[in-house]
Amino acid sequence: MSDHDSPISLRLAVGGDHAGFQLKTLVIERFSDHVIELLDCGTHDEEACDYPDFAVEVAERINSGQADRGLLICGSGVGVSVAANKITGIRAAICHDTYSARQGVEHDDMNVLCIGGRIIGSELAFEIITAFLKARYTPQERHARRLRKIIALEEN
Ligand SMILES: O=C(CO)[C@H](O)[C@H](O)[C@H](O)COP(=O)(O)O
Repeated sequence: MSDHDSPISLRLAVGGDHAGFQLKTLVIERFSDHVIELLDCGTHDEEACDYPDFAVEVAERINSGQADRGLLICGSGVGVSVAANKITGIRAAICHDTYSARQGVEHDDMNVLCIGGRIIGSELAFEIITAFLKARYTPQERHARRLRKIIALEEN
């Protein structure tokens, strides 16, 4: 059994545009039996569409409590991360390595992982997603202090 075969107790909302569709399809096949629930927020085919719409869909699932974490996939990961970070309560980042995917959760309470379907292959994506899903926020004072400052930025 590989590391990403063990069950992960999270509900995951997944979304992306046409440029992320192929990788999103593979991710859904790979992870749907390994998380408590996987919500596919679209897009549902390769017809050209606009990535902010899917950032909103995924963010709404998290902010309404239907999902614990989100995964967004566009061409580079840039567009979805820019859009998602405009939404209150969302801490999104592009991670194309497992260290950032894990530490982004442990230190920064990152709740949305963004990846580029035109940048990395599916096996590396699976490893990164697994690192993100298995990581848990470490509530040490220095991290909590920095998070409070981020939340204050949202409130200004
Ligand atoms: O990757 C992106 C840039 O950050 C976007 O999110 C889109 O996926 C990309 O711009 C789509 O490109 P296309 O030429 O419209 O297919």
